[in-house]
Amino acid sequence: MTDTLSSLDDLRRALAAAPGADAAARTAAEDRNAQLTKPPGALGRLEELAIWYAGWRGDARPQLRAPQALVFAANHGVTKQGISAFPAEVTAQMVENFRHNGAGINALAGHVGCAMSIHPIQLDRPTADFSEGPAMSETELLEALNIGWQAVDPAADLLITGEMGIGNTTSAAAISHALFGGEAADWAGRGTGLDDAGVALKARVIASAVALNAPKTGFETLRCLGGREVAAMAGAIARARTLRIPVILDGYICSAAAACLAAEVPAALDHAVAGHASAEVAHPALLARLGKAPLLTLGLRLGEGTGAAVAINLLAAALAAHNGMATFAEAGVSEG
Ligand SMILES: Cc1cc2ncn([C@H]3O[C@H](COP(=O)(O)O)[C@@H](O)[C@H]3O)c2cc1C
Ligand SMILES: O=C(O)c1cccnc1
Repeated sequence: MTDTLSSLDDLRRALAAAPGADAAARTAAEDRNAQLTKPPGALGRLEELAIWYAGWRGDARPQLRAPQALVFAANHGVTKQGISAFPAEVTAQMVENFRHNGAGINALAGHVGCAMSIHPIQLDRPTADFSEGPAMSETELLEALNIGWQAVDPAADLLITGEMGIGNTTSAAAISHALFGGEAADWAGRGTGLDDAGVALKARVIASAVALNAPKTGFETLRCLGGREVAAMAGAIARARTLRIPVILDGYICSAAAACLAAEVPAALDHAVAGHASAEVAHPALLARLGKAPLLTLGLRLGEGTGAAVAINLLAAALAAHNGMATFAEAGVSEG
């Protein structure tokens, strides 16, 4: 697989040609799961999670040894419309905080032994205000996609992607509205803490941005309404798909990035599960459009990859049960 995407067509082709999960490993994991000392299905979604992971790892009893967290940061021209409760300077300030290990994702990725790296992307060059025209040129989009594409460690056995970018819940909402329709207000949430008047303004900005840009494809939606960190997340999730690295999706922004891939190639997210439903009001609806049921609903509204990092605990638990439990035969327990 190429290390650099030379065009959007290149990415589309790579996604369309990406291998699926290993059917034999998946079947072997299902067989093992059926023999474990519990009533069938008694570990609920933990069973599903272990089998999903086994299929994508190509191993009926996989270990989780090398999870990777990628956090991308960028600035958004649309912040000048007053759509965030925080000023755009916070993006760069938080990048310093990530570097000093002080952010939520540092603590939560560290807790599960997940390697984390921070990738600021041209913080001094915000994308264009998408309420006035496309956020990025095709060249800028491709650059950002490549940053994500190249950041994935081919030796990782799990990927989570996170972001930092003041204004990016407006980008996520605009992407969702463009891809899935409805009213702009259905997709606009409080983000970092807007009041009702702030959310109403945000919905108006989203409505006019989508009407003005009117993107017709997933990649056009990402180019017109995304941001550099949103595109980098999409690039990383896509690369993981081509490398068969399983992904746990994070919140609203991560899911919107992923949705742009699925709009291009429906199987693009087959390797991904939804870590959580965030408190951002439209995140559950977005996940439903993607056909993903969230593992957790904890009221998180931080982004950065934090919800996905918390969900790694569930994957670890699922694998502990799957790999560690005795079978009926081993334990001499009668099957029903
Ligand atoms: C201190 C701080 C740390 C954060 N970490 C993630 N976000 C989250 O909030 C931002 C999106 O919300 P909005 O669209 O309302 O600006 C993103 O940067 C997201 O990652 C943060 C926000 C703040 C203020
Ligand atoms: O859903 C998210 O990831 C989210 C929600 C609010 C603010 N930042 C991120």
